[in-house]
Parts: sequence; C-alpha cells; structure tokens
Amino acid sequence: MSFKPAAAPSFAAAAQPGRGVAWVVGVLVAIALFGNFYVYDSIGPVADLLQQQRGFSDTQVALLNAIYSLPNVVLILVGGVLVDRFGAARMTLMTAGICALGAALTAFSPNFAGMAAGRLLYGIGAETFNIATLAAVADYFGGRSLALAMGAELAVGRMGSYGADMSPTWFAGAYAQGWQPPLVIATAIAATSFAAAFGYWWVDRGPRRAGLLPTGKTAEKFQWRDLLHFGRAYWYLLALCVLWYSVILAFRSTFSIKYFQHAHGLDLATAGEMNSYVFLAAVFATPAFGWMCDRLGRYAPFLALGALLLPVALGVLALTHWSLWLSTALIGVSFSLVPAVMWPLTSRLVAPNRFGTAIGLMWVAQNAGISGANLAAGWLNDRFGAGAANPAGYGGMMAFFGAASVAGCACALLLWRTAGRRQHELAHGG
Ligand SMILES: C[C@H](NC(=O)[C@@H](N)CCCCN)C(=O)O
Repeated sequence: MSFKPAAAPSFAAAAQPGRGVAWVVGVLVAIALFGNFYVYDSIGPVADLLQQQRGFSDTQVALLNAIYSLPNVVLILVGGVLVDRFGAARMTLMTAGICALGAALTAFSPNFAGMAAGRLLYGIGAETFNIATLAAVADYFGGRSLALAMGAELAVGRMGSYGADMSPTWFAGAYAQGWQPPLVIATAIAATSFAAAFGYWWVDRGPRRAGLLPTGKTAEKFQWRDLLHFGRAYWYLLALCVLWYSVILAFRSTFSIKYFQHAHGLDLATAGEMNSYVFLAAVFATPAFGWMCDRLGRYAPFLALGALLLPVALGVLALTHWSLWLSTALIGVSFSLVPAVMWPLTSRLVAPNRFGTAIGLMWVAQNAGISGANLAAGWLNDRFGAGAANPAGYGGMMAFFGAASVAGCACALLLWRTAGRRQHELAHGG
C-alpha cells in the first residue's frame, strides 16, 4: 500500500503560487472556516434553552445537527467532484453563501420545521465548503509543510467552535433573552465567513489564470470502479473517520454541554466553558501535531494514539468521578491529533486531481455516521428519560459512544499494521 500513488501527478514539483499569495489565501480561508465552525457548534449551547422555551425533545435537538449531515450522505460526493471540476475558490464562495442563508433561516424561523430547514440548507453548503477549504490549502501549500498548514487552518476553525461554546459567557446578555439572539449572532458570523470567502475567490483569480493551480480540465471524471483502486489503508482510514467523527461530533457538538449540566451539575456557562477547552486545546495542538508529523514523517502511530484516547476519555467521564479536566484533556489531545494526521495523510494517499473526490467519499460515510450517531444518542436519551432529574438516563448514550470509539480505535490499529510501519511511511516520501 503506497501512501502516494506512483502515477499521481506530483503537484509539489510544478510551479506554485508565491508564498505571499499563499499566506493571504491561508488567512482568508481561515476566517471563512472560523465562521463556518461557529455556526456548526451554535446548537449545543442553546439545546437546553430550546427544550425549556420551545419544548423540543432530545430527538428534535439531535435532528438539528443530524439534518446537517443527512443530505451529505449523497451530496458530498457531488460536492467533492464539483470542487475538482470548478476549483476550490469558486466552490468556497458559493457554499459560504448557502451557509449564510441556512444560518439566517435557522435563527429567524418561528417553528421547528423552519429551523430544521435552515440547518439542512446550512449542511448542504457546509460540507462542500469544508472540502473546498481543504483543497484550497492543498492548492497553495501542497509540497511545503502541508500538514502544518492544514493544522493551522483547522486550528482557526476550532477557534470558531471554541467561540460558540464560550458564547454563553461572552454573550451572556443575548442568552438571557432566550434561544434566538445567540442564533442571530451565529448568522452575523456566517456573513463574515462569506465575506472572507469572497476575498479568497478574488485573490485566487490571478494564480488560477496563470495556470499555477489545478483546473477543472485536469480533474478526472468520477468512475465508480476507481473506488476499487483505493488500497486497504484508505478503507481503514475511512472507517476510522466515520467512527471517530460520529462520536466526537454527536457528543461534543450536540450533547456534551447538556450532559455536563445534567450529569455533572454544571451551569450552562461553566458547561460551555468546559466543552470549549477541547476546542481551545485543538487551536494550539492541531498545528503543533501537524508540524510534528511533517518533521518526523510518521502518521499512523499518531493516528492510533489519538483514536485510543477517545474511548479512554469517555470511560473516565462515564465511569469515574475523576475531575472533568482529565477527560477534557484526553479528548482535547484526541481532537487535535486525529484531524492533524488524517487529512494530510489522505492528501498523500490520492492524486491531487482526485483529492476532492476521495474526501467526498470519506465524508459521505462520515455524514451517514454523524447523523446516525446524533439520532441514536437523542433516541437513547429520550428512551431512558435522560435529564437533570435522571442523570443515569445518559448511560445508554455514553455506552453507545464508548463502543463506537473502541471500534474506531481498532480501525486505526489495523491501518497502522497495514500501511503505517516506519518502512512504509519512509519509503513513500515520509
Ligand atoms: C476537517 C474536518 N471536517 C469534517 O470532517 C467535516 N466533514 C465535518 C465538520 C463538521 C464540523 N465543522 C474537521 O473538522 O476535522
């Protein structure tokens, strides 16, 4: 199993946009990502308010995040192909616009159906947006510290997630007025993301016209049989991606704040802060881990370590009364390490003109997993009557997340055994 297909056109060897332009694009894409991640994580902090003020069940709260993922089970593959076909900049701009509209619909809808439609629209834009931004970084930083650059971009995105969790503290006045003002703030932040995407599209026109970036002409037509050419390591990576992200996003972005409030007795602001430290750790640790992987040329062992820390953290959280700081630190390292390794590794596994498609396929499965995990967790909580009066009712959800994260860890170990030995990683360009 090669970490870089022999036939892959080596983009690193070709002429590249200058460093200055790369940095400008990097900053604009980072701002756009910040806004996008903030909006994604804006539901968790209002979950309790939505239940108190609008009578939403846990299943309905779960649906607001699950519905983000549901359309992408099909659409993201198309999104990946569109990124390869029309270029990262155009797709970033278009999808950032769709996200802003979705955020506005969520905030201003008078009923659950309207809010769900808003989250659906946001999801339709956001996942293709995420692929386009990864492709943007690969376009401008491919061949020069790619893992570090991707880690840094993700770090700024995580600041958006951190901001969303801290919003009950930062915007206490808005939260005091109810569930809606916090979502209006999220809409304003989505508009900023759109403005940054516009700036990136504007700057990108020069290098793209100069032929320094992949064009739609080099994108190969999607063929189902191509999927058979991905090696076994890619499939282990895909399975890990599904299981790990399903747990981390359904837990951290939907239920953890509520869980901390009800099962660990924290108030909303403290629960949001506790959750936010995972994202804060990721802000610094993701680029640091990316840098480390670039330097050491090792990927799979770090991926396995990151995957292992998730079930350990969930076990500590659900089965012990140890400080919440410990589980938060463990999840923080996992949340930094796994993405820091996973996406650069994917870009090494496939040719540049197939990158969007390869990620699209991973995210098809990932989105099915995330929406399934959200709905399963919401259903388990409703089924066992989880809430402030019955914290033990969260046991089913925690057992479910624990089992899925153990399965993810097994995939990471299989990936390590299959293609992650030192000789494999060094032999293919480390
Ligand atoms: C880069 C990666 N993003 C994803 O995996 C997306 N499919 C889902 C992101 C949803 C939250 N922004 C990541 O965030 O690590």
